[in-house]
Amino acid sequence: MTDPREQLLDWRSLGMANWIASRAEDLGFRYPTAIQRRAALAMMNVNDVVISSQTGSGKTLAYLMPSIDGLNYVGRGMLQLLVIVPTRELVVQNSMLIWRILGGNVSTQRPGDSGNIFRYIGPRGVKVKGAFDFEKHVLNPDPDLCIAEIVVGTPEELKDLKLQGDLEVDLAQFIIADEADVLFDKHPDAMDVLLKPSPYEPVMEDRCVCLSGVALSQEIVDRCTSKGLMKDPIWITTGGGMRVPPGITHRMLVVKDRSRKLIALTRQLRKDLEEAGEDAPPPRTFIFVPNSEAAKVTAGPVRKALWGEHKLLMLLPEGTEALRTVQDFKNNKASILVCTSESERGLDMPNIQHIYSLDAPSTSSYLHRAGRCGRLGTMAPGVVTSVVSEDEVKALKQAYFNLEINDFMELEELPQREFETEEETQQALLDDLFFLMDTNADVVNALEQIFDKSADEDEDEDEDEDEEDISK
Ligand SMILES: Nc1ncnc2c1ncn2[C@@H]1O[C@H](COP(=O)(O)OP(=O)(O)OP(=O)(O)O)[C@@H](O)[C@H]1O
Repeated sequence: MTDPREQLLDWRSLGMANWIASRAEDLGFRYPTAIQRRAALAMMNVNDVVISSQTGSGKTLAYLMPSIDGLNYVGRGMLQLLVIVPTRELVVQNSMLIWRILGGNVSTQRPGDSGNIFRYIGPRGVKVKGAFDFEKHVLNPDPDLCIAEIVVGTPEELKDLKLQGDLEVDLAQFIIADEADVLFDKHPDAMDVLLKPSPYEPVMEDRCVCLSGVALSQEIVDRCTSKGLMKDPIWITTGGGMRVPPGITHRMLVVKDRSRKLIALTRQLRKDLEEAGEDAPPPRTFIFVPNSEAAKVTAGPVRKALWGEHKLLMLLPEGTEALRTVQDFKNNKASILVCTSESERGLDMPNIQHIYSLDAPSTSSYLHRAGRCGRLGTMAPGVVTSVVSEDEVKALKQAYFNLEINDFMELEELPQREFETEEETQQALLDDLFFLMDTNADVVNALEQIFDKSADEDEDEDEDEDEEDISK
């Protein structure tokens, strides 16, 4: 029997239904965290809410638990909960979590797995739909979309669906904007359309709008309130939104020029993987690169530097493969994920130990990338390594300064490995030769072109500004 004192702390103590509290417990979310308690209390009292807290602190359940608990399970067949997220990977991740809360079979095939559907006692048949692809979801909308109770989608697709009459956003009782800063920054018009007050008075009496993100600004909230998109929201913040999770090791690996980055990365990666120990499972790792082209040229040499159980996947912003890649990586089918900045927000992967960046990330990018490790419930806080050329050091140090990271290690490019026998040395030299032939021919050139192009663009912009200045 549960200790009655524990009940004072669990989801039921917040007034949530027994079925959803039991479900959260079965899925491993035994007690609500501080932001989850506060968000639940505010949202269950029909307040508009702003949740602003550190990466990995549990914001998703903070808005999902009270909104799923608050759905009307009698009057079915219409939209009640709309979740807006910036990327399709997050559409899938969010939909899967909602599906699991609503009983989806999540057996991990471990004995005694309590997340199994057979223990589920909540409402059945609730429809959860995702909308993130213009051709697939807007041009040919699923007929069930207009009767789904829960829809998760990206802003532009949801806006089009609303405007063409395929999604009754005006009926939604809960509207959530996750990663709200990027949603309002990149899709302001779509957000205005989606959060516009409903013409139906009973809906507006009970409507709850929730903005969630890391370090949300007052400016976004003022914009929403002045346009009537939300009213007098309650702020739920935990200290240090603009700080990376504690305990993470930060490393700066400086190379002479940009063409050395890949070699430096592969050598450092190999050393880090070796240090993890042969008997331990391969450390779960993210490698961030600036764009898809860079991801493609990076993946080859990194694959070559791997051995045994280490496997690599690539997550590109385009193509439908991405969704499978996210699931495969989540399910541990590979230990290394090469991805672009588009994937730096929100992806919740268990036990990430290493993050590498092949560029000098901006403050916001650094914050979100580092936030892929050190998440709630992980054992080891993780290591974040930025591979930068000498001319990028200043930008990286600025990001450290903005995020109050005072303690960071400076690494140098590792020399080629030393071998015990002549044979091994010969083989390693040959390997490096082949590696350099491959990489010099296309990889390094391509990387240089990509990095130089972006540097040229920056310079062009500077020049344009100079010209403007002169003309002034
Ligand atoms: N009450 C809880 N008990 C145990 N684990 C939890 C609880 N709430 C959330 N978690 C776990 O914490 C991790 C981080 O949660 P979540 O993805 O919601 O963080 P977040 O604040 O949205 O992060 P980000 O800003 O990076 O998107 C997840 O793996 C989630 O399963």
